[in-house]
Amino acid sequence: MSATRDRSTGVEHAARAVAPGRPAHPARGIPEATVARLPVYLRALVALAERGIATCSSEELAGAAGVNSAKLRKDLSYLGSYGTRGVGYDVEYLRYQIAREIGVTQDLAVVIVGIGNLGHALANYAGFTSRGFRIVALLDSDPDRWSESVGDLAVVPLDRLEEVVAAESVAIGVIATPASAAQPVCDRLVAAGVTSILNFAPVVLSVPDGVDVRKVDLSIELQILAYHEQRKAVGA
Ligand SMILES: NC(=O)c1ccc[n+]([C@@H]2O[C@H](COP(=O)([O-])OP(=O)(O)OC[C@H]3O[C@@H](n4cnc5c(N)ncnc54)[C@H](O)[C@@H]3O)[C@@H](O)[C@H]2O)c1
Repeated sequence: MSATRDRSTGVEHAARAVAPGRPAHPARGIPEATVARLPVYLRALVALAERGIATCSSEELAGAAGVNSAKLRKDLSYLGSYGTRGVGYDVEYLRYQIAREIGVTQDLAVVIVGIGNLGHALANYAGFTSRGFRIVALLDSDPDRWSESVGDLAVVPLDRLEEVVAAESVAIGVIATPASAAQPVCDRLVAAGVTSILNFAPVVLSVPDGVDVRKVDLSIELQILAYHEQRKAVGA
């Protein structure tokens, strides 16, 4: 299964549906290169919808997606979507069409384990919902946390992990525990049937074949920026 750069969006999940070597839509003959661009169009459409834009021209959508408009029109024609002359594309409808094509019309269930500072921030982020993810449970091992809620969700004991994963068909587990707890939590998620892990803890996780792990480390991003800052200073 292909892993894309940032798996915090529905777009990424879409990309997983078109793993290399596996023709996504052989019967309908959509070229693989077009299929690979559909998640990019979807991300652009989500951004337009979030700005309250109801219709867009092919030029606007192409600009937002970073492709040329002729290629975009050709790609969308494979979906039978040609837009309306003088009006353009209906953002919501095109978004639905593309999401349906790449199989992300149903939200993926996500649990977050470790509801401290970071877990709270992630649980509070409304953007997951519009990108095809549904946070179904917030789990923590600390009894002091069990009286807390974030939005509509109460923080529940880690002991309920297996029950929640089974009941909600959880696909993705987000780990926001201290490093020392991350591997045992990961093992437990995997044993319960979770096949994708997003790990924020500063530790490399071991997982069996068939389980995808993505690690997020903001300090690495900062170090990359620091490198560029240093080069700017030398240049000046
Ligand atoms: N990747 C990044 O860029 C980034 C940024 C910030 C923090 N972090 C990491 O994220 C993690 C969380 O950071 P934080 O600031 O939120 O810490 P925190 O101490 O505020 O929260 C950690 C939470 O995990 C819970 N916990 C501990 N053991 C657990 C277990 N076995 N099962 C379930 N819950 C458990 C604690 O009760 C606590 O609520 C840390 O590992 C930190 O290093 C990563």
